[in-house]
Amino acid sequence: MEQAYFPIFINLLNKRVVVVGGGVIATRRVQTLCSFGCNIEVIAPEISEALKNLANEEKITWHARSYQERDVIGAAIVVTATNQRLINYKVGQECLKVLIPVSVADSKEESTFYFPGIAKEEAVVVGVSASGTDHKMAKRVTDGIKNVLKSIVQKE
Ligand SMILES: C[C@@]1(CC(=O)O)c2cc3[nH]c(cc4nc(cc5[nH]c(cc(n2)[C@H]1CCC(=O)O)[C@@](C)(CC(=O)O)[C@@H]5CCC(=O)O)C(CC(=O)O)=C4CCC(=O)O)c(CCC(=O)O)c3CC(=O)O
Ligand SMILES: NC(=O)C1=CN([C@@H]2O[C@H](COP(=O)(O)OP(=O)(O)OC[C@H]3O[C@@H](n4cnc5c(N)ncnc54)[C@H](O)[C@@H]3O)[C@@H](O)[C@H]2O)C=CC1
Repeated sequence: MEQAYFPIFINLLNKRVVVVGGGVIATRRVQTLCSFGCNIEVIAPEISEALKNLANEEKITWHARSYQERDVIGAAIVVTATNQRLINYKVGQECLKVLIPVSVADSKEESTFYFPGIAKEEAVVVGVSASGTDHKMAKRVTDGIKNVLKSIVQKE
């Protein structure tokens, strides 16, 4: 069995969050992070239409270029989800050096935190992890909790 990770809830209000990459995975994660009040900076030469819309609405900042060393400095957390193994590795290593928590989308070993499946209903937030063993299970459980959470919170 993988060692389970302890869940913590971080205040990201007005904090810098760096997302390297702007494709399918980065987009999903940015959309999740948007509910948590942080200042999201996306670094990628190309981004999805959904991210372009968020940038136009000034909900995120887009740096239209490749990742450069030191881009992560000052971030509270970092997500790297490019389709370049070497870039994701480099981002992970830099974060490790400066002690910034990082989720590396293509390597659980290089991640110092896991991006959870998130169910949120008003002030109630549930984060789901399968301890890096089974992201499909994490998704299934998250979807189940989303349904249950809605009915429980709305009954109040
Ligand atoms: C360890 C972790 C590290 C981290 O990324 O932080 C990680 C790692 C990896 N995921 C991979 C693949 C996929 N992951 C998903 C989905 C989710 N993955 C998520 C979290 C995490 N994924 C972290 C903790 C996981 C845990 O707790 O067990 C969720 C919960 C949150 C989110 O991503 O938003 C979200 C589900 C919730 C939701 O959707 O609601 C899909 C499906 C999809 O995209 O639709 C696929 C592709 C399809 C397939 O392969 O089945 C690969 C192989 C990549 C490759 O092949 O290169 C790795 C690398 C590895 O395992 O080493
Ligand atoms: N953890 C998870 O939930 C999952 C992880 N993955 C992994 O996530 C990674 C990304 O997948 P997708 O989003 O589907 O890829 P994608 O192809 O949709 O997007 C890749 C993005 O990376 C950007 N990019 C490329 N080189 C860059 C550089 N040097 N600096 C900054 N940005 C750069 C591109 O501009 C693009 O925006 C892959 O490694 C994949 O294996 C895939 C599925 C799920």
